[in-house]
Amino acid sequence: MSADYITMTIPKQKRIALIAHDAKKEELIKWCEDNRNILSRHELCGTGTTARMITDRTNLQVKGYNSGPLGGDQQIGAKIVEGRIDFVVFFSDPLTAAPHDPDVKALLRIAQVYDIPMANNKATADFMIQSKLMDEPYDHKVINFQKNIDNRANTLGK
Ligand SMILES: O=C(CO)COP(=O)(O)O
Repeated sequence: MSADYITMTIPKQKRIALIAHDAKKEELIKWCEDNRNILSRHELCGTGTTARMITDRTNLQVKGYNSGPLGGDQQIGAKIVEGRIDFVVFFSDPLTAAPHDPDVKALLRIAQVYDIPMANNKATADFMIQSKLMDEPYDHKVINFQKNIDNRANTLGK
């Protein structure tokens, strides 16, 4: 019988998503500048406006998806599901209501489901980026989605 969890590997060169709400964009740009040496060793992407501003201001290459309110958080969530993003730094704004709050919550949830390291503020991002694991592959256990489907189809189909 197959296992409930499978081992996935976050590679040594990580695919990092960078996201900031408007009130936090300056803080994230400064953080990227302060950590440019480390970040430049990894593959970077982000929601549209955040990605563009980081590239403009730091010269780091950041692939941009759609803007957050237009589905960018969901695109990043989908890439996590597909195993194509494995590290997230999201400086979210806890003091401003956003129209796409459900998308933000969905991204948080899917990062939890897939056991993806995710920093929601600068202190967490500092601890994560300084971790020795940034320079190593990291094995972690993720739900065996094939077995999950098999179980559900068998149970619900009865
Ligand atoms: O709203 C965002 C994340 O929820 C960020 O989107 P932008 O990077 O396009 O501003």
